[in-house]
Amino acid sequence: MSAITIDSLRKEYGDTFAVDGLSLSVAPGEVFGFLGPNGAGKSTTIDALLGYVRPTAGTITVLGRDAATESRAVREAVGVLPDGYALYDRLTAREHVAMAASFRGGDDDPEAVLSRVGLADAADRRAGGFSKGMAQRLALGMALVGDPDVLVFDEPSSGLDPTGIAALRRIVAAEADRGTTVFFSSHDLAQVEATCDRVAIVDDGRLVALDTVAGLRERYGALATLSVAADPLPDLAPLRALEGVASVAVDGDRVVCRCTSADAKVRALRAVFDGDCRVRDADAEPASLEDLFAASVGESGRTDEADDPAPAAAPAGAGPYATTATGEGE
Ligand SMILES: Nc1ncnc2c1ncn2[C@@H]1O[C@H](COP(=O)(O)OP(=O)(O)OP(=O)(O)O)[C@@H](O)[C@H]1O
Repeated sequence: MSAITIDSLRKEYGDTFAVDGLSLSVAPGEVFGFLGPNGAGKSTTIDALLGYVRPTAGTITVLGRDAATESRAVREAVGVLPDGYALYDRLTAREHVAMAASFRGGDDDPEAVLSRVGLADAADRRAGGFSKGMAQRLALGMALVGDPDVLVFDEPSSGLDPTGIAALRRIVAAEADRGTTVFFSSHDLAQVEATCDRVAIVDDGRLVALDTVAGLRERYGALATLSVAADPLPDLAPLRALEGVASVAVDGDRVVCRCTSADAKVRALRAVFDGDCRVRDADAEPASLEDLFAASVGESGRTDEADDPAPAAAPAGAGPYATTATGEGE
């Protein structure tokens, strides 16, 4: 049985299709990255997964429970780090963790949870005085309470400094090691590349790619970048004419070719050598997840830079498990 199954999910807001026929499943123990440009439908999908948003059509099952009709049970079973959570200003970090433990019926030691997220020294400080990154760390700690089998993180790196990002990576790796399913949306592609078994890329509410990062590289023709330092710089026109060379640009004293295959890389390098210039250095790098993201979103036919307004923030005092959702669930 899958840990999470999304089947033909659709969510309409008036004329807007926030999610438009999304289907995917996440295996138990899998670390699954859920990516897409702004307004692609990630938060709406996560809100539907937690039963905060009622789908227009389709279903989501989490650990065998229907997210729409059994949302309370789903929320109790899943550790959530929502986008747009609200903490209680007057409660301390320790009290927040204790509250999360009582919600889940767990007996976690608040000290241990807070030290895991790097907040041991702030255990008795009120959350109202926390910086954005400290609040994010606290919300992460609360999601981990009770060792849930499924963790759902919406933009978990938001507000975190490099130490916080490294801690988040370690936590995701440790959770994966103990068999937890981790489903997270993120714009931090380095984090996704470092931690995810598979990634789904959505655009305009639709799935445009679903694979491992290695699989995506294969799908997009081993997209790779060749960077050659040459003196003088070669004539760019013959490079641009080469088969499999998608783009050619100059960066300082280097010519940078984006290639769609290993063969194209070799052809481009040979063409530089054949030109009337001295090659001083050459580097080739596999496509980054950022390149693959751009390629998949480009392939899906998107032409604009999405700039949709974000949905309304959670109302103040809506509690630590409030999301940007509309509260349509049970
Ligand atoms: N409550 C709502 N009412 C109307 N439209 C909404 C609502 N919630 C989301 N939308 C719209 O649905 C689309 C998907 O929004 P969503 O927040 O799910 O995207 P996202 O992928 O999470 O974006 P981001 O990366 O910016 O957080 C957007 O066009 C958004 O404006």
